Amino acid sequence: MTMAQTTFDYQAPASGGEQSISLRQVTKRFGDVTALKDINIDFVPRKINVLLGLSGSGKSTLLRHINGLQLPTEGEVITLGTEVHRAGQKKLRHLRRDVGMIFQHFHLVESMSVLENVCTGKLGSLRGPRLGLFSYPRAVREQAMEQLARVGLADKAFNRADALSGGQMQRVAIARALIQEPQVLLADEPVAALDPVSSATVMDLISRIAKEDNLTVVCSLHQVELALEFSDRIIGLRGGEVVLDRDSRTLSLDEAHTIYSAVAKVDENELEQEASALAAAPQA
Ligand SMILES: Nc1ncnc2c1ncn2[C@@H]1O[C@H](COP(=O)(O)OP(=O)(O)OP(=O)(O)O)[C@@H](O)[C@H]1O
Repeated sequence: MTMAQTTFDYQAPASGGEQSISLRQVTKRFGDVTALKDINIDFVPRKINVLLGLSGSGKSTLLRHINGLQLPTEGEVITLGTEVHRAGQKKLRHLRRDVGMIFQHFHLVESMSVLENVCTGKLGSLRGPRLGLFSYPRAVREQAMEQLARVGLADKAFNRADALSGGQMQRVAIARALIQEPQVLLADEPVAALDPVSSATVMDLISRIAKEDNLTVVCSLHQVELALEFSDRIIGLRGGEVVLDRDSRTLSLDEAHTIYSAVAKVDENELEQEASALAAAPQA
């Protein structure tokens, strides 16, 4: 089976042993499917980490292990000092206040105003249900306006969310994550539904805010060029395994593309093998 050379040269910067997130021998199985195989990664604080890999390579599954939306079948996940693999619901809820998350399809409430959508980011630390903008404390509404201003959308605060473009919706989702004042931001293919210009705007915003707020970012992407431009570190996944782990500054575009070309070759070989096996199989 032909594979690209697997390269691991990422050197975690000296940080006095400080680690935001550690995955230790993490394996995740869904029935017969092994989505993650023996993953060992430390994410150091205040860096932008990008996960690259084809559809089905395990990127989303890895991200969801960091905040306990999914739990490992084997192994350990420690995020901001919380042992996620053995945490109960209360500890996980507490952890998720420090870990913001944004998604490919934004997950906004489209009939709500933009400002109220941002306020919902505070629900994890407020008691009781909230309905309507004025059910949120004034301080929360003010914070929401500040975050909207940071993402350049203060003038849209009172528009319905579904009146925005995709790129604007993702910026609202970023503001909603930021109002939590997280230490970690998880971004699951945040630009997959956007055009190239909006994609670059959103990645630029994530990178700028991450630096301003000292965030640790783990972001899954399909766009190699964006990954190289906006990340500190690139981790390539294939079939649930880490096949590349590099400081982005030392990685060329061609090398980054090998994550995908390797998969294409593997798939071609597998297809050929499957075709031969089918041809050789006795006909019913
Ligand atoms: N809840 C689930 N139940 C069963 N199988 C799952 C589940 N979640 C993921 N998988 C499987 O695990 C593997 C990894 O999926 P995952 O969504 O993590 O990949 P991905 O790299 O994020 O893909 P994409 O780029 O399409 O989002 C796939 O084979 C997928 O079908």
